[in-house]
Amino acid sequence: MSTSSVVRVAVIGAAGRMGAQTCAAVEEAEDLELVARLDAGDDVGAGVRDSGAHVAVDFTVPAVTEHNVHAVLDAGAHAVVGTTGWDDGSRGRVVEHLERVNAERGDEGLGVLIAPNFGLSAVLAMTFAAKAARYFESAEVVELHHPNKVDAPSGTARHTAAAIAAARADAGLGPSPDATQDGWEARGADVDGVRVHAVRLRGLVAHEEILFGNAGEQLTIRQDSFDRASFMPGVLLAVREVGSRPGLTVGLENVLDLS
Ligand SMILES: NC(=O)C1=CN([C@@H]2O[C@H](COP(=O)(O)OP(=O)(O)OC[C@H]3O[C@@H](n4cnc5c(N)ncnc54)[C@H](O)[C@@H]3O)[C@@H](O)[C@H]2O)C=CC1
Ligand SMILES: O=C(O)C1=N[C@H](C(=O)O)C[C@H](O)C1
Repeated sequence: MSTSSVVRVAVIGAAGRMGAQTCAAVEEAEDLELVARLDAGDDVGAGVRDSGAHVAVDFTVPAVTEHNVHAVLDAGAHAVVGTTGWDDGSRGRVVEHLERVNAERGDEGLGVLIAPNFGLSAVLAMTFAAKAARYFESAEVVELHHPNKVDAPSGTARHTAAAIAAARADAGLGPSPDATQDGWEARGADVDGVRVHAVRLRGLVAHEEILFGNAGEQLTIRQDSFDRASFMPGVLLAVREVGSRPGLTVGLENVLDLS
């Protein structure tokens, strides 16, 4: 993918909330060309290949996103993925696929960039949380979303909790203090030992609060995406960057040099 020429972009999940917004953002960008709008029922591999897309952006559903990424790679394109639901197993299979295709492609290696959140405020909140985590005895995450969201906790909250857990482990911290004996169902999901609470409320879009506590003090880091427009600069940055990052990149913080 040449950096000087127009980047041809296919959007998968084009009829959805994020897909539609992404199509509009790509159409408005002078250095990008929208060449395919794909959605449920379309053959993703054929759609990407036949359109000559350099990059395919996936905003679909957790159940199909991995399948779509393999189809995109088989079609010879890079992938930018915002869909949630990824775990070590699915990411590992994509790494294996990339190693296989890139061994044959040499210098022109394909890239896959998976970002649980493309919003700058969310990426910064996660980064700040990872930095703060080592200094606090207690840490919990609260994510708040629109009621049409199908997965819980959010991919962002999982990514945040995992980063907090890793920082706590590096610092030699044990579990957050918690005397709960009954009613564990009210204490949220356990993500790598960090409690994560999910709120679904009409009127919300996407929001996250990370709470840290020590004796006598609290740090709250909060970010709010009031509109899906907030994700678009990050999505377009990923589309422009993925071609120069062969292999798998997880998290926009790596592209922003925040990691
Ligand atoms: N990384 C980020 O910054 C963000 C990520 N998301 C995530 O993106 C995903 C999509 O979110 P929304 O757009 O709100 O959902 P949505 O439900 O509005 O859209 C999903 C679209 O995928 C389509 N689809 C389903 N199966 C398909 C298949 N096999 N092939 C092609 N298309 C298929 C649906 O028909 C629908 O149009 C979710 O996982 C969400 O959590 C959402 C917002 C920001
Ligand atoms: O479904 C959404 O809306 C969002 N999904 C992503 C997630 O699960 O973290 C990103 C953002 O929170 C919006």
